[in-house]
Amino acid sequence: MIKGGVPVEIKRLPHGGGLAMPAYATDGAAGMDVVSAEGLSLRPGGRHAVATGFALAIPEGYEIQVRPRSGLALKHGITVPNTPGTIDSDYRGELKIILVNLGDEPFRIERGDRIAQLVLAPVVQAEWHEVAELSETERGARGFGSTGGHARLV
Ligand SMILES: O=c1ccn([C@H]2C[C@H](O)[C@@H](COP(=O)(O)OP(=O)(O)OP(=O)(O)O)O2)c(=O)[nH]1
Ligand SMILES: [Mg+2]
Repeated sequence: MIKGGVPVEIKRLPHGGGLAMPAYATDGAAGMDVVSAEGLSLRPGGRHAVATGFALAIPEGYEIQVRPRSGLALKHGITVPNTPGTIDSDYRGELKIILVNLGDEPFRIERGDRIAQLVLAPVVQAEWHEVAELSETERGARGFGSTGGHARLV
């Protein structure tokens, strides 16, 4: 992990007053925990774009990925249906966390609860070079289990 930190602009929105900024819970954490700016109940099967109270300006060449928290997923079935969510560097709207309740019970989220984590990651954009024939490889077009599926390797 690169230490020192890439500067990312963050703007607190009016309804974000008093909320904790996304933060790394430990020195070696890959993700910053992000909190909810709203209180709500998610019924089983329900989903919601949860407000965070913050907007970001991610530097060009980076993205932020929105990932679920494993504790919420394991204990309550609360996860991010679009994981990893993509926050583009040119997005200036409010950061929202889409949550879905895959559990059997309604789940209550309070303002200030840590609901997901944000991972800053470098992005490389592609530039297509259209060709008539692709370079040859031993694999060729074989895939989808062609090397033996889930056969044991012991
Ligand atoms: O979990 C998410 C996913 C996206 N976004 C915001 C930031 C992102 O830059 C923008 C667009 O996201 P995405 O490209 O995933 O959605 P889309 O359905 O392709 O919408 P668009 O046509 O606006 O790109 O929405 C969030 O706030 N939270
Ligand atoms: Mg998009």
